[in-house]
Amino acid sequence: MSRRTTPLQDAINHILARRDKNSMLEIKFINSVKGRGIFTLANFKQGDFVVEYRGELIDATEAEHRRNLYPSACSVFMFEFIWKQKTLCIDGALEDGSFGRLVNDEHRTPNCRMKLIEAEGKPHLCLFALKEIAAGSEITYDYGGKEWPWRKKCTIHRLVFESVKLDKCGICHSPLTAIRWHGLRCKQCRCVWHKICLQTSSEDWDMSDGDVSSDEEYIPNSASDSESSGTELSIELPGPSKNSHAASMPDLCVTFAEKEQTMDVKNNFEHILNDLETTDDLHPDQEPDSSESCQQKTKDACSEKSTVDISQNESPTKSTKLIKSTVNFCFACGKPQTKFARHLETHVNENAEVAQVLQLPKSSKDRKVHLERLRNLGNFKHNSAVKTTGSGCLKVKRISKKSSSSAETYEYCLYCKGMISRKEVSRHMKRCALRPENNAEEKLKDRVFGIASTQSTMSQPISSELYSVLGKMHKDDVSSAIRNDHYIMQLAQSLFNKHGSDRSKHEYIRQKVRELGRLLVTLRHTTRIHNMEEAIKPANFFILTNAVKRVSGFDTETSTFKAPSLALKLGHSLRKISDIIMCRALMEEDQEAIDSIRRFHTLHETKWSELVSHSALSNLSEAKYNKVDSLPLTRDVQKLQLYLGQQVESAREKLGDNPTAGTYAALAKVILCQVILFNRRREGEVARMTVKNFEDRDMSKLNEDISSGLTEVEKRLCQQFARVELKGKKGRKVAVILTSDMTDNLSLLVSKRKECGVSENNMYLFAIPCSDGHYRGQFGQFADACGAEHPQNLRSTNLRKQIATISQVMNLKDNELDQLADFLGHDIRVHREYYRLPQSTIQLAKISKLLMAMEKGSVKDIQGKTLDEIGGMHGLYVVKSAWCL
Ligand SMILES: C[S@@+](CC[C@H](N)C(=O)[O-])C[C@H]1O[C@@H](n2cnc3c(N)ncnc32)[C@H](O)[C@@H]1O
Repeated sequence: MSRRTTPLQDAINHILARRDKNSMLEIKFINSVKGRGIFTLANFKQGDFVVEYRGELIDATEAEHRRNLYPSACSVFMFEFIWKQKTLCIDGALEDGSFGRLVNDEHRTPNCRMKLIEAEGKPHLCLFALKEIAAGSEITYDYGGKEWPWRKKCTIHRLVFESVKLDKCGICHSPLTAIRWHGLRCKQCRCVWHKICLQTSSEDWDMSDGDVSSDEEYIPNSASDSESSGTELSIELPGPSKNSHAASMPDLCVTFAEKEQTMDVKNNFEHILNDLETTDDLHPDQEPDSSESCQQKTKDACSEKSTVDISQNESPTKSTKLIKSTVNFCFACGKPQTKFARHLETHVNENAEVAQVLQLPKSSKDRKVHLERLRNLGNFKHNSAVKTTGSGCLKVKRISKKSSSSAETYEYCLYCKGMISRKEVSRHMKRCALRPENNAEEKLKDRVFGIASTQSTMSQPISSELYSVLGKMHKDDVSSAIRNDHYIMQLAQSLFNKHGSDRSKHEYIRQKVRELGRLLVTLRHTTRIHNMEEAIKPANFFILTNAVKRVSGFDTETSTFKAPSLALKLGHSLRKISDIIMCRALMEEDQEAIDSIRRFHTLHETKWSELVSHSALSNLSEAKYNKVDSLPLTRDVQKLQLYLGQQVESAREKLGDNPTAGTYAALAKVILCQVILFNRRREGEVARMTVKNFEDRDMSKLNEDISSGLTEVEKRLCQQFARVELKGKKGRKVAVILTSDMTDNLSLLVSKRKECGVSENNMYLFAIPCSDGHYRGQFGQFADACGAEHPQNLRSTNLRKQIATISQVMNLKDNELDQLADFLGHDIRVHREYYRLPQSTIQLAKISKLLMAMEKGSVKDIQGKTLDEIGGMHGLYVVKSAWCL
């Protein structure tokens, strides 16, 4: 915020720009109960505008309708308030990446307050700082006077036994693992506990008789199963009787020096408490090793004296422990087991591998080796999950007495996947019982993967800039998988090295890695592959192609993909990852890895097309068959042109009279569309034009020799128009032509930047005030308002298609067509293929003449003629008579 901008103006600027203070705020995942929250990256002063609660503005009837439709998790985002005697609602249910909707409730010591602001005649909800807020604090405000579940101090815990993500137990406060785990949660206050902790503290708890759990082991004195699927129980805490909360309405006004429109805002977020439980969430565990005892085992294992707390890089707030104990994690069900071989018997009917191993004679060497392999496999899976979530206990084979007990000093054996201290791993691998025979003589290097691979000196270090680019992704399974996968991060770094300097490409980088992240999550859920390095192994090629098909929604019955382009993109990205692994292997002179990647490349080149890309490409081209023509009508285009011209005039006047962020925004948006329309340019190319591009425009006089080759009209046009060169698609140089009016208006816009709050650091010509971004050339609003017959067709892509298609009707010469294609920034091959080749109309109009002539038997009449020459009266007669037949 510039020094002269008041908080209200700052709010209005952000409202108009539809922008959050991205550089001052960030989204963080807090815990499974609270979910995400908004945290400050910089200090805010008392009274500062912090963030807008953005969403769709709807009336009370629509709000009521949506409340009935929405699941409770969505209706909690509906913020109702009264404005001009009307009840309105901002529906923030859509995950649109905005920050305001993620601010959590705090009724005792909130640091912000909600205010109603009017901008462009509409109400907006904005949060302002109630006090100084230091960087790193969570932004909170008082949601208002409802009995919010999280505010309650429960007198009766209504417990549900379910699969929860436990970050901290409500009693012992120790973290366990963020992966799903069976625990107890109160429906009322949503607190979560280890079952064992609840049991230990049971003497302090008074249990009611009526509503009890089937979970007898943990709830002493409980009666038979409750009706509610046998999974709920109520436990009464000693203390005051069940209290009710004063539903006080907070005062939502902040005092500003300037006159402003503020109103009390009543937050009517929907109650979600009672709807939270679904029967799907309830898992009474019937397995021989109950989850409680599993939990106990894990807890015991974690509390062994060899347990060491360490912090992981990715998630400094969470801790990871090393465990070395008799507990092993089952590869089939994921549960911790003390009697591993005996436990495997429970999987004998569903898992061929288990059946095979258990058939081997007891105490034979083979059986021991294979049991060890399965043990390590389960532990490896468990460790990968711990690594993914950033917290939990890593199961190691042996805790080294010599080396420090830090997770970073442990690596996996390439053969048995056991986790061993780095100092001992080479020695172990030489003797590992699972090492293949033909490797016996090979000189071993320290070839490890998983945690170790992130430390390879042959890998690129991941830059903090990349972390901040990726930090803008939603915090979910996918982003966590990305951060924890060495080779996805390496690919991200390589993309960042190429495109990072161009901020407009950051979203592209995020998209690329998210595609791979989704693939990795699918692999983790459906196979035993837990990282990209494993996925790229030739032996896993079929598994990999199946996973790609699954992510892209392949239907085996119809052989069609829901998202064929995703399948193709994944093919490219996997190839790039394999190239990165190859580079590392070449640098490390790791012949085995080099050979493995070569085999993968051969498979990719020969089999990928057969298994994935052929069908995906066919789906893509079939999707274009019989596609309704969406070319805009010329009269609609004219209406739009006229309308934009009028809008520019009035916006220009307003900006001249009253230079504010709002008037600046209005002019910037309308000129942007005007320039796109006039030039039939790609929206993004014009929108990204910089002030420097504009100022460097070609203003030189026309060269005399060149001008002699032009007609009078052409010469006049050259004098009146300016040409700006920009970076277009695939880095191609593209030009934008500006009329003298456009140049004047753009110059006015540039001259008013400072006054209207555009930051000096914002390099874009169509800059958004108080932001580092630019406006997008969105025609929608103008197309709707201009009175066009088919406003939906007035989009920049359709306008480009229109000029390209009309150019063939005009029968331009080849060189003219090439010049047009060059100006439009079309690849000439694409231009010829998609626009020059006959489209449906041209086929109907021209080829049909030939077909009709042949049908009529009048071939000799058309001898020596081109398609265009067939026609005139004779051609029409031929067509007409043929119709009559
Ligand atoms: C408007 S949303 C806020 C964003 C939410 N935390 C998320 O991750 O989507 C409101 C929801 O956040 C959670 N929440 C907000 N404030 C909370 C608090 N003080 N304690 C626990 N949960 C809270 C509740 O689940 C509530 O339904």
